[in-house]
Amino acid sequence: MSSPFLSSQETKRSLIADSRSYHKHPAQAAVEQFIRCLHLPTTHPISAFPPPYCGLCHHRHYSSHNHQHRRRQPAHHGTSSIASERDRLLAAEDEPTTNFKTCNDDAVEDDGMEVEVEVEVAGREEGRAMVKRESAQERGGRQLGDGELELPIVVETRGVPVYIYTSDYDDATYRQLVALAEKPFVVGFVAAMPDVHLGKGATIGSVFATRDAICPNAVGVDIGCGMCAVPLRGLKRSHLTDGQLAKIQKGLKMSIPTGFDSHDREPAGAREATKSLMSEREPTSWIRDTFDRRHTLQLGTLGGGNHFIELVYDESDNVWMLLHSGSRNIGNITARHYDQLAAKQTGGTKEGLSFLYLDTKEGQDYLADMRFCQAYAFMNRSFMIKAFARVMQEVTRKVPDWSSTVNIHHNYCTCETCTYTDPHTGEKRTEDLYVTRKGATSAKAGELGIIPGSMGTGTYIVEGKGNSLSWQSCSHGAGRRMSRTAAVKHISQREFVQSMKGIVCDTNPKVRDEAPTAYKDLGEVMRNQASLVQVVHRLQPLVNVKGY
Ligand SMILES: Nc1nc2c(ncn2[C@@H]2O[C@H](COP(=O)(O)O)[C@@H](O)[C@H]2O)c(=O)[nH]1
Ligand SMILES: [Mn+2]
Repeated sequence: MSSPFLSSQETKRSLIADSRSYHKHPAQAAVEQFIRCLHLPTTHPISAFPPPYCGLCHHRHYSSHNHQHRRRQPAHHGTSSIASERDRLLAAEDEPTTNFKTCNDDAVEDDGMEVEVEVEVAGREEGRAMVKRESAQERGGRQLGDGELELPIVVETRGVPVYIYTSDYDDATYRQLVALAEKPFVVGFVAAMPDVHLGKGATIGSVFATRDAICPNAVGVDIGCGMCAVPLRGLKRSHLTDGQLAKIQKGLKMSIPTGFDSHDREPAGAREATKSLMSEREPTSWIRDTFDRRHTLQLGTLGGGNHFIELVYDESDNVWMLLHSGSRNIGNITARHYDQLAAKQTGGTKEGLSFLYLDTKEGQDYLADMRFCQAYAFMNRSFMIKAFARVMQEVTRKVPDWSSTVNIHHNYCTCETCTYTDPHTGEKRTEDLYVTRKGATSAKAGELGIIPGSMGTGTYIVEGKGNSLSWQSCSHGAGRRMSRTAAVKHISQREFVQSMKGIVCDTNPKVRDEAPTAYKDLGEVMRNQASLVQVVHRLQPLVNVKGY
């Protein structure tokens, strides 16, 4: 059956042409063209949707009203981007559903966040999400004279607006963000960090606030995943010989289990540590009944995928220890358990955006158990960094400066004092809300964060600027540019090996899906979040260890 609708690309092209030739706002052109497609009168109620209040200037913006913010200030685009307008209108008409056929090739149980998807929206649009890219202008971004883009891009939805700190995202990610912004439990706005990319049901690189509810799948299956960095006292890059670097790599692999491996015996202090976690964090009977010896044996283990251990050096040649890992199996099964409860309680689907009300037993239980898993993840990183320090002391006789430790989560939910503009009333409010960061780093004023790029490109230590327009957050990495499957297909082994030249690491073909070119450009990611953080240190890799 032939569709009365234009393909999405045709629609966008013609909307842009339409808006340009008549000096009309693109969103107005979108409404008119869509109504023409439907053969409806222009007074049809679908064109009377009130846009929410702008968090940047505290006004509603209709198509006739547009204004510009100063350069480098967050941009606003009057009404939504063309794509958002089209999606909103489609949704208003007949609520299309998005079917994600996932082929999750991530073999690591607690690191299964990236999926490659084929997208089909109500049979009207098909495409491989990972290869679709659109220009900043098409997305609603305002291109400045010298090629710079005003950020964030503001996308209006039927719920709260989405503030996006990049123009580099695909259609499926865009739709996932809009779906989140239209959930009734989301307050104020949704922020998408510059490393934003598609996640399993909830977008990686998204930050949102809630008042009465919590969404277990938005925190994700690796509860408390995060980063730890510690400098070594008086150790310069130039002090390290090739032989020592090789010894460090070997020492790390011997003392920290990776991939599916656990410790054979309980590491020193692990039993006491988990005991005190239990008594201090007071998890529910669900964790108490589930947590067993295997979880104690996993304390101080890395996992696989993009979890990593690195020896790095900063701009003054000082050497640091760095690692990335989370809550391993206990976080994974806890997340799945509560996601199922959420689907039951509020009638959603598993691995979607099902939520729990915080005034229910299940909501309170999730909070308690999620906090336990966060603490476990923090402790997991502490155990590994201590093992790392022992290797460093053995090889170099140098010890860490523990007072400079940065150990942070990037998958978690916490109660914070937030300032935002209510998109429905236009009122500026300061309120305690639950902030969910799914692949995002807290960036309160003066707070230190860690933003890794890839196994070849290094990492930034940053200081937060406390920007309330990102819920005081920044990115948690560079973000994937290619799915794992696409990376293996498009990046040759030769290219992978070449990109890791000079770094002591494994270039086993099994790690190729982690090649630097599978990730977005970290420099661009950092430029896009100049209003969120400032750089304190730039760390570059000497040794990299991954699980496979
Ligand atoms: N310095 C390194 N950074 C890396 C490496 N592998 C991945 N990455 C970056 O980390 C984030 C973490 O993503 P998450 O969603 O799994 O938490 C990722 O986006 C990359 O930018 C590495 O080996 N070294
Ligand atoms: Mn992580």
